[in-house]
Amino acid sequence: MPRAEEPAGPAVACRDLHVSRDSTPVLHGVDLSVPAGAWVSLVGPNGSGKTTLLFALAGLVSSTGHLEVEGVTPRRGGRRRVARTVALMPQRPVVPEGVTARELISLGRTPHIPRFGTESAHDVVVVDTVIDRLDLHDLAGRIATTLSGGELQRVVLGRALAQQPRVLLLDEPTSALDIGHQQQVLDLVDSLRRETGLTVIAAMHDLTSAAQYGERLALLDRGRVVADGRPGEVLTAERIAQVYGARVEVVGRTDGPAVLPVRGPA
Ligand SMILES: Nc1ncnc2c1ncn2[C@@H]1O[C@H](COP(=O)(O)OP(=O)(O)OP(=O)(O)O)[C@@H](O)[C@H]1O
Repeated sequence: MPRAEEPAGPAVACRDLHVSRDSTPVLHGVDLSVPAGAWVSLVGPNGSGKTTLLFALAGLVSSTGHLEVEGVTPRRGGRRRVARTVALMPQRPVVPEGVTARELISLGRTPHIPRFGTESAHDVVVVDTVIDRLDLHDLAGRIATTLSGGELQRVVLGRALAQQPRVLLLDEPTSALDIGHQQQVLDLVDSLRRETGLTVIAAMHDLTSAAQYGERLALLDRGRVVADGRPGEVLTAERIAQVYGARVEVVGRTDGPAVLPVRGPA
């Protein structure tokens, strides 16, 4: 269902964003504007700054320049308010010892539960719905640290969805998933986006999936956005060779360009 009131401006706006990690400059003046309800895929080689940009949007690292997420400045918006606005599914989740998958998903409700309050019937319904939609019934009672990499990845997505954010940040959401679960998870996020007007920003290495699900791609290289546009505009064999040093063939398809690696001479 579309949201009743859409904000006037973009859901995410950064201009001339600079971020340093441990005093090393990592992002060098990033501009990115994402309309509410859009899916933008962040692509780029290892170390190009995708995670750092997601961290800045989630308020996990400081930045200079202009940064607004749904009208909130993440580092200054107050932790609970920011957590109700933006959820990050991290690439390397920290999982507390001894908690079940269901308890881990329920942690997503924390910013919605009043201070000193307890989980309400509504919180339980939200968690049940997430478990249903991600088909996690068989895993819900398992201790989270015993799950396989792919199982844990789906549970950690569940925690981010239980947070019911307006902006969902995904860092390599399908890196540990088999091809069937990759499609299931990306289709589910896309349906939620269409149903609720969720804004999705997803860092993805698989350029074909990035193009299938993102209506726009932002290509990062060494801390800068070097291309931003429709998948077919951004993903050319020449640009991929230049930025990634990769040999590929780009095949035009109705669901977006498919990027095929091409083996070089032996
Ligand atoms: N805490 C840190 N201290 C110093 N440098 C860091 C720190 N965290 C990240 N970096 C550096 O910042 C750069 C960008 O890292 P980032 O994790 O944002 O890249 P990425 O595009 O997400 O990479 P990948 O595709 O490999 O996950 C890299 O050179 C990385 O080594």
